[in-house]
Parts: sequence; C-alpha cells; structure tokens
Amino acid sequence: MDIDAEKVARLKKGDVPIYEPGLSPIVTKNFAAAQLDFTTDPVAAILHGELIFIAVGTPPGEDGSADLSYVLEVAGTIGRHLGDYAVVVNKSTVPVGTAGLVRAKIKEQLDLRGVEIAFDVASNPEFLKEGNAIEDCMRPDRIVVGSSSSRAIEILRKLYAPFNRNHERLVVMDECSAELTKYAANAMLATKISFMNEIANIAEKVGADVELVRQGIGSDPRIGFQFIYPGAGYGGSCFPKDVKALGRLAKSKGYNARLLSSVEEVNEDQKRKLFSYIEKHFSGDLNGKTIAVWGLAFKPDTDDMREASSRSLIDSLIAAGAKVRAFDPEAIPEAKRIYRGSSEQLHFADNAYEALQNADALAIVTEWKIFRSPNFKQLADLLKHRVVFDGRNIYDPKEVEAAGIAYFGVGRGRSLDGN
Ligand SMILES: NC(=O)C1=CN([C@@H]2O[C@H](COP(=O)(O)OP(=O)(O)OC[C@H]3O[C@@H](n4cnc5c(N)ncnc54)[C@H](O)[C@@H]3O)[C@@H](O)[C@H]2O)C=CC1
Ligand SMILES: O=C(O)[C@H]1O[C@H](OP(=O)(O)OP(=O)(O)OC[C@H]2O[C@@H](n3ccc(=O)[nH]c3=O)[C@H](O)[C@@H]2O)[C@H](O)[C@@H](O)[C@@H]1O
Repeated sequence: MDIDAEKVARLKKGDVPIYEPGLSPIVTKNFAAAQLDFTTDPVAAILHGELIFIAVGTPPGEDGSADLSYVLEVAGTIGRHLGDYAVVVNKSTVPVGTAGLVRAKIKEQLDLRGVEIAFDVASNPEFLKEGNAIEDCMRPDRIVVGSSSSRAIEILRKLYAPFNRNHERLVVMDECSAELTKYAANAMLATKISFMNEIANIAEKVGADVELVRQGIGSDPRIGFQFIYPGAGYGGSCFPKDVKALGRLAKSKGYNARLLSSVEEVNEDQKRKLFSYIEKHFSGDLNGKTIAVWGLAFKPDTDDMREASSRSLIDSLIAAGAKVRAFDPEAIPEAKRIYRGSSEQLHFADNAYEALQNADALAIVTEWKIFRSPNFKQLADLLKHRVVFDGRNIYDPKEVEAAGIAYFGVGRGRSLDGN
C-alpha cells in the first residue's frame, strides 16, 4: 500500500518505478500469480493479514534528526482500521524508542474507537544495498528481529523460516537494541569510507598511492576489502541521513558523538574534492570550460540520485560558469527531473562518448561497469585539454597517461591538492 497513486498504478501495470536489477521480473511474476498486489487503500492493506510492515521514508528533519511523521502517520492509520491481532513490524530506519511511539499511536487510535484489539510491535531493520537488493534480500547475512513479545517473535520466525534453513540467521533481541543495530551498521560502514578518504587525503600530501595502501590493509581479515574504497564521498538516501540521525539521537541524550561528526565532515569535504581538483587544474577559471561528467547515480546499478556526489560537482561547476555534459546509463530521467531538463549549461548526453564532444576534461563520479575500459586513444582525441579526474579510482594512471592524457585520481600521489 502506498499513498502515491501514480506509483501504485505503474506497479499494477508491471512498470517498476525504480531501476533495480532483477526486480521487474519478480514483481511481474508474483503479480500475475496473484501473490502480490498493490493498493492505495489502507483498509485493504491493514485487514489483509497478521503482519503489517511499515517501510515509509524517515528523511532528516531540519536539525538532522529522523523525521518520524510518516511512520507515525501510518501507525495512526493502523490504529484507525485494525480489525484483529496483528504484528506491526517496523522496517524503516528509526531512532531508538520509535517502536514505543508506534505502539502508543496505535493504542491512542484504538482507545478513540473504544475497542480493545491485541497487537504487537516489532523492529526488523532492513540491511539491503540499492543495486544489489534482490541478492541481499534473498540471501541475508542476518535478520535482526527486536520485540518484547514472544508471540510476535514466533510469527516472524515462521515468516523468515525459508531464509533460515542452512544456518541460524535470525538475531533476536529487544526492540531498542534492534533499532540501534541498524544505525550502528550504517554508521560503521560510513566510518570505514570516511576513514579511507582521510587516508587518501594524507596519501596526497605525502606522495603515496592510496590504492596500494588499500590493497595493503584490506588483506588483513580484521580490516577486510569491503567499504574501504576512497573516492568522491558517500551519497544515497541512507548513510548521510543515518549518520546525522545517530549523532542527533546521541546529542538528545547528552552525548557528543565526536567520531560521527568527523565522519560527516570528511564526507562533505570529499564530495567537493573533484571540483577542487578541476578548479585547481584550470587555475581557478572555469568560465566557459566544458566538463564531461560520467555517472550521475549515487552508486552503480541504481537510478537513485539522492545525496549523490554528482549533484555537488554539477552545482559547483555550473556556479563557476562551466558547462556540463553528463551521461549515466540509468539516472538521466531522474537527473532531468531534478534539474528540470537540460539547460544551456547542463546537457544530458545519449552516450558516454557524446558527453565528451567539445569537452575540456572528463570527471568520473560513478563507477558503472561501462566506464571501466574506455578507448583512451579516442578519449585523447575528443578531450580538448586531455585530462581525466577519476573520482572512483577506476583507472590505472599509467594506462591513461600512455594515451597522452593527464590523470588525477583521489589520493594517488601526484594530486592537485597535495605536494
Ligand atoms: N532505500 C534503501 O535501500 C533502504 C532504505 N531503508 C529505510 O527504509 C525506509 C524507506 O526508504 P525508501 O524506500 O528509500 O524511501 P522512499 O522515500 O523511496 O519510499 C517511501 C514510500 O513511502 C510512501 N509513503 C509515505 N507516506 C505513506 C503512508 N502514510 N502510507 C503509505 N505509504 C506512504 C511514499 O509515497 C514512498 O513511496 C527509510 O527509513 C530508509 O532509511 C533501509 C535500508 C535500505
Ligand atoms: O540503510 C540503507 O539504506 C542501506 O545503506 C547502504 O546501502 P546503499 O546506500 O544502498 O549503498 P552502498 O553500497 O552502501 O553505498 C553507499 C555510498 O557509499 C559509497 N561507497 C561505498 C563503498 C566504498 O568502499 N566506498 C564508497 O565511497 C558509494 O559510492 C555510495 O555513494 C548500506 O550498505 C546498506 O546495508 C543499508 O541497508
């Protein structure tokens, strides 16, 4: 059930409104088999069964804390229409204590109706990554379930039994710990990225190559290779908002989460990194320059541009008087929505090479597979200034330079921000 009627209408036609590999056939198949339906009617959804999932947005409010208005709106609606016992399961990422607020909101509405209907609330945070959602959902590392009700836990155990055959994946805990587990996971991953970006910044100052350092530390299993890729900063709908929200939550309880503030600060700087390289390379004068941008989505395999690093780069380039020619394999419709179409300063190209026409330089923001092995000779012919700014360190500097193109990666020794 969604209040967005357009989204529901599209889904009913088998038209999945987001780009997520593998999702469309699953939706189409289950819809055709009548195992899945879409509606805007809350009553139909609430009376459907004994499990009701809340998975609405929890965007940052003005002070960075999670805005719970959508979650509590749904809780109120459930209270207004609940007919029989149900477990209300919160999948949205929410601050500790939200399960209690959801419970109180439902109870308030039941009291107004003058009815007594038993219900439980459970926390069941979501750990999937966009672009890999199906795999993460079908083969989860763990399924966290938090509730004070053994009845609710049993129902959820039954629901997740097919995912739990080979070994125990359910981690059962109280609801506060489950709520904090979600923020802790995202904050830890964001910390790994900011840590590595900090090392990249140091590498630039001392003339080291962070890519070699990454390989040198990742092979230690205590560190691991995942989430230590430096680059143009983390984006997306979750890391930025969740790091902020956890910091706010700590502050509201009188604790100053210094590490989290630094993670955020490093990331904000990192998102400006590509622009600062480009600006320095052109001696501060970008007026009339044309920059090709490869990658608009906040990561590959999605069309999501929420908090994407491409946005801060494009905004800064345009503000500096440059022209941008952007290409992304999936996110152009979303970019056109955000920027209200093309303009004199912002052109959306039909393919990667068209973006290079009349461009002075190329900036890589998202590491889509199709950007990984370009024809560098062709690039050299097309680029007026023969320079590549690689915001995801996907190229071997030697290979690029062999084609006569100047190369600048993030934290790769000879950077414009370094010595
Ligand atoms: N996007 C992701 O990959 C992940 C998201 N999460 C969490 O899941 C939650 C949802 O995230 P997204 O799906 O990205 O948000 P979204 O903003 O893309 O989607 C939220 C949906 O809720 C609908 N909605 C709003 N009010 C409603 C109401 N009263 N009744 C029914 N539907 C309503 C909206 O119309 C919208 O379609 C957030 O808390 C997020 O942190 C957690 C893990 C992964
Ligand atoms: O709560 C959420 O919504 C989700 O947030 C992230 O998933 P997601 O934001 O979809 O994508 P990630 O793959 O985590 O990438 C996030 C950002 O970090 C950046 N990143 C990632 C890894 C890395 O090593 N370096 C790096 O800069 C990516 O480019 C991207 O901008 C988490 O990985 C999920 O576990 C979580 O469920």
